[in-house]
Amino acid sequence: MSAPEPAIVLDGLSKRFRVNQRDPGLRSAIAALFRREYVEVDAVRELSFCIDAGERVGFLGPNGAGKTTTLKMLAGLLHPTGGRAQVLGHVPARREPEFLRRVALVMGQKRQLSWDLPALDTFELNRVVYEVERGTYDARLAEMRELLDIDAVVRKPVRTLSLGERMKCELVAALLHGPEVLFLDEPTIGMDVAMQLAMREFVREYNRRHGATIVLTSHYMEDVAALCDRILVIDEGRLRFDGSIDALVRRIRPLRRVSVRAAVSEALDVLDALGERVEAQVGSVAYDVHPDRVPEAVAALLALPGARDLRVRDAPLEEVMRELFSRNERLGLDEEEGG
Ligand SMILES: Nc1ncnc2c1ncn2[C@@H]1O[C@H](COP(=O)(O)OP(=O)(O)OP(=O)(O)O)[C@@H](O)[C@H]1O
Repeated sequence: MSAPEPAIVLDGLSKRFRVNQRDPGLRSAIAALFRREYVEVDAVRELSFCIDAGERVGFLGPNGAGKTTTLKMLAGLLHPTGGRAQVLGHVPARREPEFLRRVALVMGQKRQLSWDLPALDTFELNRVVYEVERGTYDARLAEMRELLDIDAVVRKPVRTLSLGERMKCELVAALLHGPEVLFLDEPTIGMDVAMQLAMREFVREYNRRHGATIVLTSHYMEDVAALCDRILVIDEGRLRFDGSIDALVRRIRPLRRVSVRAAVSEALDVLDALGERVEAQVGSVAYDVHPDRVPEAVAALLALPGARDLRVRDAPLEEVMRELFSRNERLGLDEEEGG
């Protein structure tokens, strides 16, 4: 039996924007009426990868890397200028009704709910637009109201809701038609920690219950670390890494950080032979050590007077990302390049 087609396929997908450019000022405004000057921005450059049905994938990259542009092309809001995309067997830019019924794009910065109406009214409108059968709609709505704890919220005008409450309702509005592919662009932006956790939990549960494919962008690394088994890192429109967070961390920062709180007064020479000292204060010390030497380092640090709170951890994802962007390598793409 042949393997099932991946849910999402990108093959050399590219987007070039043509931007009208002029200097500030009236003189330049008048000149621009007669002679327009354009610059071309390559927002997305020949992206190629596949995502299987049911995967949870994080899309990471610095500001302006091309994440939103890629999601918009995959959701059919922007036409590619090169290459091709396929989502659930559809070409997104054609925006076939069947395609629109099977995907959803939620953008933390944009809203689809009507400001002056209760969210429930927009939900009902979406039910009609997407032709969702009443029984299915009622069941889905009940499930989401319970998971997101929004019973009291859905009857109030949207303008009176907090940002987090509104985002929960945005998510419900986007999911009532039961999309199989969910694109989430910064879904937790501006939320407090409790709300972020609730949102993550909900997305994970939606993926688990319905086997939906999730593609997420977020500047909060914890969102990505908590939700995504696989990350795609893009920078200046190009794919730089495709793999697990663990694999990325091991490639960029192979050493493990071992730290302890202790009375660190005597000479640290013996400890310094273990690895690189990255922190030494009056009450604590930390070393980056090779994984093979972790047991030795743990024993040595625990032997310090008053040792407590020993920790062994990988470098934080933020640090790893910073280091990745300061290098100019393509990582975790060997198979693709070889094949
Ligand atoms: N409509 C547009 N017209 C012209 N240029 C655009 C347009 N949309 C995006 N760009 C440019 O394309 C590049 C990629 O932008 P995009 O919004 O995809 O990045 P991003 O990775 O989502 O960034 P962020 O993390 O800041 O949201 C940027 O240089 C941006 O200025």
